[in-house]
Amino acid sequence: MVLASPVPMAGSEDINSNESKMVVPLTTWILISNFKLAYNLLRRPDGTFDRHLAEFLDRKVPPNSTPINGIISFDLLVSSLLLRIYLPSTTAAIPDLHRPLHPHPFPVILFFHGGSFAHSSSNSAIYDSLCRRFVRHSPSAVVISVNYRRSPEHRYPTAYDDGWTALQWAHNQPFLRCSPDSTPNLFLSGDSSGGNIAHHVALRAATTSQIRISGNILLNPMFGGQCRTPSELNLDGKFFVTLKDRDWYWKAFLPAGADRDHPACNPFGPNAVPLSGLPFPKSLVVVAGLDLTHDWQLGYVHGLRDAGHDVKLVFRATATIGFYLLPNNDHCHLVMDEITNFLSSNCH
Ligand SMILES: C=C1C[C@]23C[C@H]1CC[C@H]2[C@@]12CC[C@H](O)[C@@](C)(C(=O)O1)[C@H]2[C@@H]3C(=O)O
Repeated sequence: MVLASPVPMAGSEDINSNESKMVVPLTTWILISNFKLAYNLLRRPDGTFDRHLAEFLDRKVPPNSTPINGIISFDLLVSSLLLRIYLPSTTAAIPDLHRPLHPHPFPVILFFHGGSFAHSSSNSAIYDSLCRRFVRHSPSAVVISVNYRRSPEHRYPTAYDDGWTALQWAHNQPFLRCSPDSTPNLFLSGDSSGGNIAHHVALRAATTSQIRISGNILLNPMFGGQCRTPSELNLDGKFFVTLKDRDWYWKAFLPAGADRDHPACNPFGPNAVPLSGLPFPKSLVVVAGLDLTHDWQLGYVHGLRDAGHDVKLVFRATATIGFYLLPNNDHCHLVMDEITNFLSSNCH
């Protein structure tokens, strides 16, 4: 079959099977196309959102105190914010939260799920699996998945405030320290909007507190800006995402009337908060070359480096959005190894 130009996209009436199958494993293609179709039903052109249908369509899983692959999970409510916690354990008991979990330093990952600020929860099946995979790969790690409030019902800065609440809580928990007088090894992580939240929570910690973050791990973080970049123009609608979708999510999240040069969206743009001289953590930034916003993500890496901060960039030219959701491709395995190394080399 010869594809006409512009190439139709997955989830549109013409399914772009040729182009997508070349780089996306079929199961990933089905998974992401399914989300894309669902999400197209949920966003309304007037900026409102069908939250009831969104909740109905999102497959959720409960926490499980029976160890599965040596991991237990439980939900905790911290001032009306739900946290789902994943721990390595061989017994079905929830540990004593007043005592150190391990006597040696171990990483604590505060994870912010993706979904462009509007979709998914910490109990969404895709994110429950991802958090479990983090613990499986770094067996002494604890993951705390933050069920932040979403747009359009809750705009900027609510998600950052929830992230901040979770960070302060984690910082004060005796079970997350290896001894009563040590400080916890807190890492901030997230994909898509979750990566954006991780950055802004780290920035708040660096500018307003004594809390020191051991590292940031951002997967395809959602950043943007007012101008259009070459990757946005070249990849618009090619691999699951259109610029129109992206613009809708920014409009739903940013303060009413703000444009995409707001520092929440464009942290190194014209309204940026200077980062040089701040105790900003080291970052591991994963960028998929077939994500239309990858120019903004690379700009973020350069912005951090120009401000004097340490960044490990993992650029996977042929990866698409969501490649890390199923362990069926080399990019995913390589990134999991990078995360494990980053955690162990920054955990003191
Ligand atoms: C409208 C959206 C939102 C997408 C992209 C596009 C279609 C598929 C969505 C997801 C669905 C699964 C993951 O949450 C996600 C992070 C992913 O990989 O694909 C989402 C992504 C995003 O929020 O950035």
